[in-house]
Amino acid sequence: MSMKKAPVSANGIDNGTSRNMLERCGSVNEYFDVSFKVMLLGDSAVGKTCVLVRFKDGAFLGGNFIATVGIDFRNKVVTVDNMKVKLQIWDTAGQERFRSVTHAYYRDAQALLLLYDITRKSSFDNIRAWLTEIHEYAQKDVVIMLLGNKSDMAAERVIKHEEGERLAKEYGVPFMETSAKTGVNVDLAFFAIAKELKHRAAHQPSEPKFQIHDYIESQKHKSSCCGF
Ligand SMILES: Nc1nc2c(ncn2[C@@H]2O[C@H](COP(=O)(O)OP(=O)(O)OP(=O)(O)O)[C@@H](O)[C@H]2O)c(=O)[nH]1
Repeated sequence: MSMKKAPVSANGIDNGTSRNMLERCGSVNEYFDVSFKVMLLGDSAVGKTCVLVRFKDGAFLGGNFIATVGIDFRNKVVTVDNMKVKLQIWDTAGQERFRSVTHAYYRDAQALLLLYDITRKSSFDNIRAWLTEIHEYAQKDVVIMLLGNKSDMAAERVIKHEEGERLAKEYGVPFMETSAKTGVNVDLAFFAIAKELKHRAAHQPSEPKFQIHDYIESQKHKSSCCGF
């Protein structure tokens, strides 16, 4: 089933009929302790939908590219330090014509995954513009993570790992390269976000503060599927 074929209204917003809501939420009654909204942002075709499908279903959406229309979401419950954390992940359309639709959703998001494609320079150059939009429309304390996607495409790479790292450092946000195709670092990105949000929501003063940068560095290069 392609998420991109979900029915949308004339203004591009998913109508969320009860049937497709049930289908896309999977086990809607799955138990959770705490729930957060996460948004995927970035230029069209950087791989937002594929990253989400990799995380949600463990599969790669290869084949013909079908651009997202408006906005759509998927839920996934992950366990963080014995707590069930539901991530409601909003997949936005990267195309310019849907920007006004997606802006309306920024305010509710607790975390934003901002993607570029390591094989397409324009998608990297546009990251600064995306960050300007984020600062304009999102909550002040929103968690932001920069992802350089399609790391499997080594031969076509035009953006070096260090360039991504440098940009992320400039904005003080965590960074990693991912591949929706091979799964590298995809689970880690979402788990790091879930951990950060869970710690913010349920932090005991006696506990040390969660350090997302250190956590990511310690987990990189480990298995992409489990054990966070
Ligand atoms: N090799 C490779 N291809 C990828 C990867 N991620 C996505 N793709 C391909 O890139 C194209 C675009 O992927 P999408 O996930 O649809 O891109 P998107 O960012 O959701 O695009 P919009 O919906 O227009 O915003 C598709 O043809 C995917 O198969 C990846 O990690 N590696």
